[in-house]
Amino acid sequence: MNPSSLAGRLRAETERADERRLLVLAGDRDAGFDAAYDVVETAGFADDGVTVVTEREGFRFERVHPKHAGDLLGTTRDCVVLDAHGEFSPNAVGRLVGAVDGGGLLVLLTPPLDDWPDARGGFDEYLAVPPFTVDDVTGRFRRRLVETLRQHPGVAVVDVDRDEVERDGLTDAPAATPRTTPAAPGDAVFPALAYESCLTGDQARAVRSLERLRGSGHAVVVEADRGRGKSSAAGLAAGSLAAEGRDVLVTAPGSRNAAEVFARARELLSGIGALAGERDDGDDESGPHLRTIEGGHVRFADPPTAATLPDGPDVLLVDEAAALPVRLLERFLDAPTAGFFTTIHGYEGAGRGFSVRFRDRLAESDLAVRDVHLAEPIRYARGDPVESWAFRALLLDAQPAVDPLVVDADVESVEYRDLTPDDLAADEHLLREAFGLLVLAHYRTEPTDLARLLDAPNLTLRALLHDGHVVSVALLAREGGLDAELRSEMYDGGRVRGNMLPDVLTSQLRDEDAAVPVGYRVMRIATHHAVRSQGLGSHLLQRVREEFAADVDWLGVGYGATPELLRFWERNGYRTVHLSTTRNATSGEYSALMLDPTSEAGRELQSRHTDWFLRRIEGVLSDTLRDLDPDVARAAIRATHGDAPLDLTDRDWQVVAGASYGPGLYGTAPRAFRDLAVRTLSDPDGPELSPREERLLVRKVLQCTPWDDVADALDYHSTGQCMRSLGNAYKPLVDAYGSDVAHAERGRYTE
Ligand SMILES: CC(=O)SCCNC(=O)CCNC(=O)[C@H](O)C(C)(C)COP(=O)(O)OP(=O)(O)OC[C@H]1O[C@@H](n2cnc3c(N)ncnc32)[C@H](O)[C@@H]1OP(=O)(O)O
Ligand SMILES: Nc1ncnc2c1ncn2[C@@H]1O[C@H](COP(=O)(O)OP(=O)(O)OP(=O)(O)O)[C@@H](O)[C@H]1O
Repeated sequence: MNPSSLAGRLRAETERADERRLLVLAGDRDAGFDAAYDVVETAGFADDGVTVVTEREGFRFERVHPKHAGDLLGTTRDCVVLDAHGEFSPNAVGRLVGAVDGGGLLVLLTPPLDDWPDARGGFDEYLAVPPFTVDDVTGRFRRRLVETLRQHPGVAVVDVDRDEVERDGLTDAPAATPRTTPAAPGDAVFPALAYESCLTGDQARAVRSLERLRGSGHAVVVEADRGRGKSSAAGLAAGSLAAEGRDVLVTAPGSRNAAEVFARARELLSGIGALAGERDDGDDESGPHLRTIEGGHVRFADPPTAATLPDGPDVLLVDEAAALPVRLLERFLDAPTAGFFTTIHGYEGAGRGFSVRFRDRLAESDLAVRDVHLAEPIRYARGDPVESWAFRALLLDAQPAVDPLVVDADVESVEYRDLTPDDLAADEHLLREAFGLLVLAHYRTEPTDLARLLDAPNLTLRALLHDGHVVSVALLAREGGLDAELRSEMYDGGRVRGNMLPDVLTSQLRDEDAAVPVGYRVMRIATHHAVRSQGLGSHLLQRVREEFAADVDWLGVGYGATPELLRFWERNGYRTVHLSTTRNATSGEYSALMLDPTSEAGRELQSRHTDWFLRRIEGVLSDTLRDLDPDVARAAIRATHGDAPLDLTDRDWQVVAGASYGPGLYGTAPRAFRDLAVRTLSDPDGPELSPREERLLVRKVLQCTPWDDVADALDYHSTGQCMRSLGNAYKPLVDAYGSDVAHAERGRYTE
């Protein structure tokens, strides 16, 4: 078959089967573009159904820069041409593969496939973080990708230099079975049209489950791969609920998903004659708003606003829940009843934050949880080979080992292993288990991370294996060891990629020498959920330390701080050096940075930053971190094991001791109380306070929260009781740290 007739045959097959095919045009870049034009013509695509993703310009089709490939998420195109010669990135593939409609083609322009793994492009530059250079980057990800292109069903490969078809990609797929319109169940409560509007049986099942949201105290969680119609299911439910007079608040991280929700709700309400009016979202920042004849509403609010449950909605629907910070999601649990719609196996590990952290909170909440899974794709037939190619090539569906294989793992049974990129590339099972564990345990793992794992020179992976299965992994990034020029660039605010800890210490904490020592930052650590809390994570860190202590100056970590994680790292010898002053956009948490020194230079670095952290934390908590969870503050300060400076004058001590044991007042010298608070919270051998007393110290004394709010937050009967408790909490501090003057003052009231 000649290349030009191939496109026509592929198109005929895709249309018949309602599937997509992937066509690789390998060879010279210009020849590839010429061939792509031929494909569009021969296959008979209309120009306005074609999108070209490239940094080049001057096409008669829609053209999207690779950096903006995300714009194609959720859109529907007949043909997408991805130019992989220039700024190719694995993420771009993941983002746009779902946009191609059944009957369409994804066209990939690549260098000759045999040369591609060793060719070096923009993505390799990106992986070459200082002090490494592009020569240190390897081509394993592309080698693996090429293998999948040559093996996976539904992928055609044409050598455009020789004008030869290497693989035709035809699968002889049977004709798609025509879709039947779902009917309303006999006892349906939602209008029949809500069911008849569904495009798949799965979608109708989801709508059926969403009927529960008519009552309060329910949570329905709808999970699906991309393009299964979950936003539309949300819209049909929203319209049905509002038709009965309910007030439905819809939120989503981006307006695109909300648009799908509102389109379906609007169609349904018009269809059953229940739409009373509509406010356009044109100039109105509060977003679209539908009103129904029965007095119901479907209205939009952005996530932070929605979290305040404005005007007390009856039902809250959260689309793309997985993309929202867990802190916000938790606040949504106060809604009377709620639906969460989330993508799993998305291009960027969306769904992870949701399943990793939010799931637990949901289970603990008062809401009765119901899960629905949508499997049937809307845009193309089930079993589409391009979707399964993307899952395989990008490991979108990588999973850790199944529970029975690892439940017996313990510190004695496991083997510590260096999982080299070669090991991973040669053993798909090992790669899937290791990557699956990393993905599941982190809220944001992208296809690009897979490429990093295989090719980036600064990364290295260590694992604990039980019977050959991965039970715990740690991904380490080598950082620091930068030359004077780079250090000064960093100090002056220049971004030096891939050096997170040295960068923060240098540029934000103004330490120009911080990037001299070399260390390994634990980028990710995860233990299989079936064997957590059995010491495996700690064991892995201990083995890592043994292996690297002689080579580097420090081990370090930076992560979204929770009290549990801070305790985990503290127990493993890591000490706090910084709390970030802005929240992580995805997790909603403030990051903690910690170091575990392994050499004299490392100890120097850690101790000067821990000391300084203890000096500045008072100011930070009273200003930038006023809203930090007090339990995070307690755990972060505790994890310094520091020696906070205590510089109280005699008069200060008289006030503190007088306020604890006598008639003195806290408000006359708050700074003295602050110093003492930091000292006691950081002192591993200090006096024992109850968790509530420690929270009182953080909220009132360090975060300067007004008395009434503190009393409220900590459940004191009255503000007076809260004030007396603060005095009492300082008694053991006066006893432990007080000077002679302090003790004399105490004596006046106790003897
Ligand atoms: C840089 C980063 O990656 S930070 C993010 C760390 N990774 C994650 O949060 C992914 C999900 N969590 C996990 O995979 C594991 O819980 C890990 C890696 C944090 C700990 O691994 P484990 O094998 O359980 O560690 P180990 O048994 O040595 O220590 C357990 C301790 O971790 C602490 N811990 C940390 N996170 C949690 C959590 N979410 N829930 C409960 N305990 C936790 C507890 O203090 C626990 O002690 P306990 O068992 O006495 O309650
Ligand atoms: N019942 C329906 N009626 C009309 N169009 C629908 C319906 N269900 C889905 N669609 C269309 O199918 C496509 C995917 O649907 P939707 O956006 O609801 O799915 P999703 O699972 O949220 O997808 P994504 O994750 O890609 O955003 C959209 O273009 C949408 O307009």
